[in-house]
Amino acid sequence: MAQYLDIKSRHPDALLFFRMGDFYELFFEDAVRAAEILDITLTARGEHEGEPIPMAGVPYHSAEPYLARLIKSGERVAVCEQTESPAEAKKRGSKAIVNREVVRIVTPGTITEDTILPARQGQALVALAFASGGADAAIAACDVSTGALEIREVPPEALGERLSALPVSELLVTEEDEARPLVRLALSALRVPITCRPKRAATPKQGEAALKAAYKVSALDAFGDFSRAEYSAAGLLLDYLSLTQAGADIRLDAPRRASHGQRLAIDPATRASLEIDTAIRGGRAGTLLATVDRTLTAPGARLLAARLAEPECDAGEIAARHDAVAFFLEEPALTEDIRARLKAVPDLERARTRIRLERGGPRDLKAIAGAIIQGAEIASVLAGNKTGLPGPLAEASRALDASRQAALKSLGDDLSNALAEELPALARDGGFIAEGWDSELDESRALKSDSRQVIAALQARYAEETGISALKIKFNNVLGYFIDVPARHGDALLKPPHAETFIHRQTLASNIRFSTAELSDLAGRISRAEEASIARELSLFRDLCARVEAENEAISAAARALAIIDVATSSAAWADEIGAVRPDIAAEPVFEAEGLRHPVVEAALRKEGEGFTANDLSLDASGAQAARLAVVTGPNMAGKSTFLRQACLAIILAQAGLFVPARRLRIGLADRVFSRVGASDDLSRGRSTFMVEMVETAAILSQATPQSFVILDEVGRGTSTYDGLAIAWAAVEHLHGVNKCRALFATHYHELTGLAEDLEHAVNLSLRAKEWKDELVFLHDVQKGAADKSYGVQVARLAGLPARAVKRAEQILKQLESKPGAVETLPLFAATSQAEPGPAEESELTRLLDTVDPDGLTPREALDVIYRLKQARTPER
Ligand SMILES: Nc1ncnc2c1ncn2[C@@H]1O[C@H](COP(=O)(O)OP(=O)(O)OP(=O)(O)O)[C@@H](O)[C@H]1O
Repeated sequence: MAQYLDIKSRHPDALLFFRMGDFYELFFEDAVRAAEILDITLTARGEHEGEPIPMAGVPYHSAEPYLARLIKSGERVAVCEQTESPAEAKKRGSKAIVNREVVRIVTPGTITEDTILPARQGQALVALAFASGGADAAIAACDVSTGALEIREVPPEALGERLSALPVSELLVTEEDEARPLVRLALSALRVPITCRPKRAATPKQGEAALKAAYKVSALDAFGDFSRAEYSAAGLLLDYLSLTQAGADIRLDAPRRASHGQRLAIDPATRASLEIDTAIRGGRAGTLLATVDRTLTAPGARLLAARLAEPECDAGEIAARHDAVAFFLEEPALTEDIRARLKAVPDLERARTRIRLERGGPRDLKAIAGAIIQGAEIASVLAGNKTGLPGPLAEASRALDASRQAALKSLGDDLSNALAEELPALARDGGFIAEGWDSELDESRALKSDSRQVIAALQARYAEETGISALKIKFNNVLGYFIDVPARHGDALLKPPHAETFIHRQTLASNIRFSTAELSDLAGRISRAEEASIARELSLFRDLCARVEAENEAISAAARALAIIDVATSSAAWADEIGAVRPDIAAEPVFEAEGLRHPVVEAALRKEGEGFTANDLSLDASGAQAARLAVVTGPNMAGKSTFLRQACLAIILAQAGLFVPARRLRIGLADRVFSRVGASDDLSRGRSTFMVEMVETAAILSQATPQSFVILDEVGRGTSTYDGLAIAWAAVEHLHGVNKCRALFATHYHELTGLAEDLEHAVNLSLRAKEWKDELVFLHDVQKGAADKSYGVQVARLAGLPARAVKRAEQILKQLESKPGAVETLPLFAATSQAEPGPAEESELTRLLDTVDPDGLTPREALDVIYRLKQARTPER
């Protein structure tokens, strides 16, 4: 217990998984917490200060799912292993306790286990630091499971925006920085586990030293110039990695540098409202990512998610991605061939990283071999095309090509030859090296299996010599190999002549056990052969891992190449499936769309067997070719929000490198997209609907540039009519005259259509609906000009508002329309008290009665009719 208490005292904020033989045991408060979370038995072992010690345990071999549940419920786990065998401990003295040490602290951001990590999502451990008294900020983000590291400066006010683009699984920040208002604001929208670290872990000096130590270099020039904030963020990250990996080598790829402004900026509110990768209700279903994702490998899925989360602003990079998609669209047979092969490609990025972090097993080596071999085949399929590969595919193909990557090829071949068909999860279980790969191993294995035959022969000989046919040679952990005879034959072996050969070991009720010098000698040989073969296998495993490490850069390039090919082929597959086209990238800030569709709404409608109405849209921020701002009106449910969002989504898709669902699209690259769609309460942050709406609108009006693209939907509806109209009016004027960006403004304030007529670069657009036989039909097509009517009352009827309320609304509407400004004079309480059924209600009752054939009803059906009549009579109940 002293050893436990000593180790636990160094890890007070983590649950301690204390390795004891085949179990991880938890004690005291840890045991109580773990038992509750994991729903496992809480027992007690021994006493401490006169009290029983609570204890719970999980089996070592199946610890991962338990670990996963603990991490998910917000715990951190310190894994404490035995660092020597009991035999080694015994050598130090008969009472010596096996040495134990914490080898790793598992936290949400430092997981590498395949069974715990979602395969198709990245995970980012992110460190955030400041310099110059808070004027500069930087973040260092790594994915421990793939080895990727990115360091970048971020303007403090854009922290929320940058963080929301990353799949943050854990955020590191110093206690001091966490208290900064900008950090509080950014983090309140994020809902990720936050780990506070001491200030000394985030100094520029510490960061520089940590980077040099991690990359084993004396100067960092090769990585470019880091700012003080960047050094601090890197320091904070690396210090934490070293802590959680118990000082083991940090193995990350060279840091990627990115500067703010190279990517399309999407603030958290816009990201949430456009449902790019997370639906408003949570989860992935119904998001843009889920709709366009046709990737076949986990690294491909992660790359696509990263591209959509942070589209490009670099025309060259965007064109390169489009070229790759266009290439595969023109080569359907080739695409199909490659996609069939991609299905069999394992997750090279994560397997490689687990091997590098010494957490990998034989199956990771097999995954690496499989990916290298499949990759080479994909490269040769690509080489077979006639048209010549576009840039990114040529580069990817070079990284995979067996004839160019000789070392990689030989690693793939060797790994595949070295490994057996069936592989254990852990190297220490042995049995994973194939027959014939290593002569020394084959010899020990032969000895092992020969010895078994020799034992069988020995048993037969002893049985014959003693005349005891029931004599058996058996094995257990206490005695090792022993000779077992039924008790009634025991005497014969205890007397001469056999007593000279058979040495008594144990007498049980019905059996007597013996050994012989020959059997002991044989047992020794068997155990040495077993030990030798496991030791040899482990040594071969380490050799193979070292070869993986030696080819790390080539493997990393191959992994990236496979992900790029997967994203390009799957983007082509999606474009082909839904009829998406390559967007034209223009130098001017235009948005010219013909037949544009909303990919997510269209997919949902298609599932219901319904079609989607495509629409055109022309905007030009310069005002030269078209209006820069459109005021969009139309009835509720006519499709205004859909129309607004599809324009924003088209920009995101195009700049992420995908094709767009349209007949034609030409756009000038946007520096930011802003979306303010629908009002939503954010009570967890203590803001009302209207406050949220105004904060977000303020952000848009103060930040949008002529390159930005803005959609605003029903701004101002969260307050009284006149206030709301005034705010919406001012927002339209500001966007038009100050921001001068491309903008769509949907509204129910009819007055704004007059404003759009007056402003030089504004236009009115409307979505139409038609009344047909008392029904409202939505046409979903966009026309120039303002909407004539709002049809709100009809929509309310469609939505099932009680007939009496609909009737009353119609009355009020008529009065208002005949006498604008008559709100005050409305007989507000007069009509609501009337209990007589209105004509609408009557007709509903009559209609129901008309459908009834009394003679054809069963008693049950008759009862149903009575209930329905009752319901129609009192609909609001
Ligand atoms: N272009 C379209 N083609 C076919 N169906 C459409 C189209 N646009 C919208 N819809 C359908 O109409 C529904 C309502 O669309 P949307 O929410 O965009 O309307 P809205 O005008 O913004 O309504 P409100 O003013 O009530 O917010 C969508 O869920 C979709 O099913």
